[in-house]
Amino acid sequence: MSHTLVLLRHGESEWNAKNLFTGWVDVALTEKGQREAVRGGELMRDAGVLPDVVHTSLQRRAINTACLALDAADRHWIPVHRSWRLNERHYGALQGKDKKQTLEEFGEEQFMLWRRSFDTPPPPLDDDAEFSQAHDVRYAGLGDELPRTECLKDVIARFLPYWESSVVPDLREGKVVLVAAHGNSLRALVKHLDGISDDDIAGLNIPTGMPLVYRLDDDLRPTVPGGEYLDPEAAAAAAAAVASQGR
Ligand SMILES: O=C(O)[C@@H](CO)OP(=O)(O)O
Repeated sequence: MSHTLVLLRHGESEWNAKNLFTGWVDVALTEKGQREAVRGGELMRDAGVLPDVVHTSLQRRAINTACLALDAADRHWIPVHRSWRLNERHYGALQGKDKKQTLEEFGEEQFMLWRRSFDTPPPPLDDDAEFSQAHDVRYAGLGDELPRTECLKDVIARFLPYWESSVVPDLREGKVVLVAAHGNSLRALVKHLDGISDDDIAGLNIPTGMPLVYRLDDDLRPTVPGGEYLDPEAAAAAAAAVASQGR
């Protein structure tokens, strides 16, 4: 039996458009991002990939992308589960900073270490800083688990328990599962699914609003490594654009 998992990064957000590090800051989709989400849903509908259940983060860009895409696919009625464990990587003190200015100030090596290294988090964000989530009511129950910064390794550590406890059981029941999340939380999942090394994951970028379909075997390993984008050409161009952000 094969299991179907669809990964969908949110459409372009206001801070994607402004080229700002975003992380846990809860920014909205742009109009272009809304259109990307609808197009993602149309691609799923046209390919006959129809989710039975959706898992999203607690951030509106992923929540609203899922709503728009599912509405376009006529699957707006399916059950939804949300967890902070699917949130974007917390970007620490970089949240709200301009990517180009950060690159110019700190140089290529440090910029890429913070953006794409496996285990080097940016400096932590003060609880009283403008873009902190320390006093955000939606995270009030997290206690010591509330991050002040994260690297990809940290994202994997907080994402995998949710994957095992909540997503895997849906897949095992034969449901088509949509995970509507973020660039770096989806990179964490793809690393896990495809067994990508700590070094090689630096080169993987996930485009906004492009459904990525994985067919998984009984051991939940991809039958096609890397999965398949429903619009591969557009996805490749958009992933290259993500890779070159800040330049
Ligand atoms: O700013 C962010 O939160 C992420 C995703 O938009 O950016 P990056 O691709 O640089 O990790």
